[in-house]
Amino acid sequence: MIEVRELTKRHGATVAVDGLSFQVRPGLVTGFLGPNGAGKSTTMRVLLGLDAPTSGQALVNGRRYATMRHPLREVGALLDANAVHGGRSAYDHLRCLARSNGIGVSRVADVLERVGLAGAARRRAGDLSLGMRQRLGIAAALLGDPGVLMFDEPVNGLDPEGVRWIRHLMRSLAAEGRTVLLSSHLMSEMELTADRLVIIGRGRLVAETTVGDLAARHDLGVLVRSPRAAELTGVLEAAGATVGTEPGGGLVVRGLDIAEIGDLAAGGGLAVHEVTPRGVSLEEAYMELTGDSAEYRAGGR
Ligand SMILES: Nc1ncnc2c1ncn2[C@@H]1O[C@H](COP(=O)(O)OP(=O)(O)OP(=O)(O)O)[C@@H](O)[C@H]1O
Repeated sequence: MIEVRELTKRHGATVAVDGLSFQVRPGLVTGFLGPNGAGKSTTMRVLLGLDAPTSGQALVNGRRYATMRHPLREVGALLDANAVHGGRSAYDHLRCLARSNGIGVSRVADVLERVGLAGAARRRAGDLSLGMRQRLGIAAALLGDPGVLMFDEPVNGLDPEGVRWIRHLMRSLAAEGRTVLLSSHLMSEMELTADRLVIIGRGRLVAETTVGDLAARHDLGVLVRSPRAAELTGVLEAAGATVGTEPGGGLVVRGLDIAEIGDLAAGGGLAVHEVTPRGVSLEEAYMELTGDSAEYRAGGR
């Protein structure tokens, strides 16, 4: 369990995190989403005792990181995959970590196996590809078999196979009952991976929701094409729909489902050439929620 309560972190004049409160529960993958500069890394750094809060609290299992006797056994994290000693082998890197944290060295082989690095255990960390360094960082996070895990943008720079692997790993860690907090600035990554979403912008909470709820709240309607669009619009509006048009000339119908639209068109003897659910673009929903809080935006807005 992770609890952030009224957390504020200032760096001089910059307010990186601004009165932020949220909880992350076990057994689920929670996506921590926000545009660049929203305060995700800072929040994680405070949770991990790397930054001190200006005010408020950031607790793991009800405690501050600094007060834990064996932190790696409670919380594992990957913040920066490059934060390894390049000259050491993957195995030695993990062995040193295990030793200095009172963790049995037998765990090293277990975690290397779990992240698919058993075959590269003797290679110098500095010679590993980015994807392999990410895996090594994740192995380090798993070393103490912690119940709470945090990963800061773990798929950055990974190829599609690596992205799929991370997604699968996150889900299996949550299925084991662990608390998994996964940060990203891309909604597309979260759609398939996260159960819950904590969305922040400019250091503040924008939404605490589930992927399903966000989708339901941002229903984009049904795209309808008809050679008799004007008449069909009248029929649909009379039935209570809201009808707009999209740039290609199609109608965007909200408030009626596909079957109702088809029945109404048939009832009015109006031909229909296309009826397509526009689906829900979570990316658009997310952009709408965080639009005002993006630190930089193309076009200088
Ligand atoms: N050590 C620091 N000194 C000064 N400002 C900082 C420091 N660390 C972070 N900031 C600022 O605090 C804000 C939040 O940064 P943070 O890295 O937490 O955001 P983020 O959501 O993780 O963004 P990104 O996705 O770009 O990593 C930014 O404006 C950043 O420039």
